[in-house]
Amino acid sequence: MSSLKDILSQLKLSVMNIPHIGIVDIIDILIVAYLIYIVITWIKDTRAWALFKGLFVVFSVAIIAYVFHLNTVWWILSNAISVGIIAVFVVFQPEFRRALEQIGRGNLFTSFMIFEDQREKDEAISKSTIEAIVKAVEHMSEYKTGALIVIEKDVKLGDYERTGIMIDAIVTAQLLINIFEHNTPLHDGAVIIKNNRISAATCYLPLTDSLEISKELGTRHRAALGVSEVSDAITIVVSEETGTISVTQSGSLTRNIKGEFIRTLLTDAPNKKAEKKKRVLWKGRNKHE
Ligand SMILES: Nc1ncnc2c1ncn2[C@@H]1O[C@H](COP(=O)(O)OP(=O)(O)OP(=O)(O)O)[C@@H](O)[C@H]1O
Repeated sequence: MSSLKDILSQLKLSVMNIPHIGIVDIIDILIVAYLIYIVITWIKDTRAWALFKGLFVVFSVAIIAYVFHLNTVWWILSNAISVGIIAVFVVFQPEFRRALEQIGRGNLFTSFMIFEDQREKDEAISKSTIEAIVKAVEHMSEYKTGALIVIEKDVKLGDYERTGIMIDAIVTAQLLINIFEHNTPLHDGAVIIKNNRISAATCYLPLTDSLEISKELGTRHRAALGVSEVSDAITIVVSEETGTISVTQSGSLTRNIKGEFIRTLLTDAPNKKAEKKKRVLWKGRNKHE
């Protein structure tokens, strides 16, 4: 109770002592706000987003612990945060380096502005996208065309998209088949599908270092398993050697599957935002009943 009183009296004091705000201060605040906005939108497209949300929770708990004098919690969190900040710079060193390089080339702000308009809402995988993927995968399996297709869900794959060539096209079976056609410029690497569009091709994915994966499987399957370990994406692989279809999700690989398996898997895999939207609609319906 006394803490609340302290806060209120401090608030009163700070309200009474508001310094004069000039035009320079307003410009200063606007620049900082804009920079924070850019950094947050940039982080949203990288794998650092989940970590950023985790940090936000830790900071919030630390502030609550500080305000309400929860000394032990505050001591643990304040120490963890100081070590954690150094750890963040070590773990995300490649992302920071890339951002600095982009600033150096003057790309960060311009690319941010260009792509802002194109940013789409997170959507569930549509029926036509599922059918196009199934058709293409079955065809490539029959003709033993090697393929690697990653379907993004809630964890953003911007880091991996940037390693490839941007496409941004509607998902059709013909386009997927064409991309993976031997001896064409786009056939190497992975295709990333997000928001029902083929966003990029020739993407380089992280390879798993799991020892459990069969020795007869090469880097295409290792890359599929690797991306499933660092994200919630669903990845489909067609083997060039045998034509067999496999799928990876949450760090596990399922081999020798058929098109119907992919259809069921993708139909049952709406992302969190789509689920939320569905729940809101459902609530609305209940209200009207
Ligand atoms: N890190 C990676 N990210 C994306 N694609 C990759 C990666 N590494 C390899 N590939 C793709 O996999 C192909 C090589 O496949 P490789 O023969 O080594 O794998 P595999 O698992 O045995 O598959 P297959 O049964 O089709 O031969 C490359 O040409 C490239 O297209």
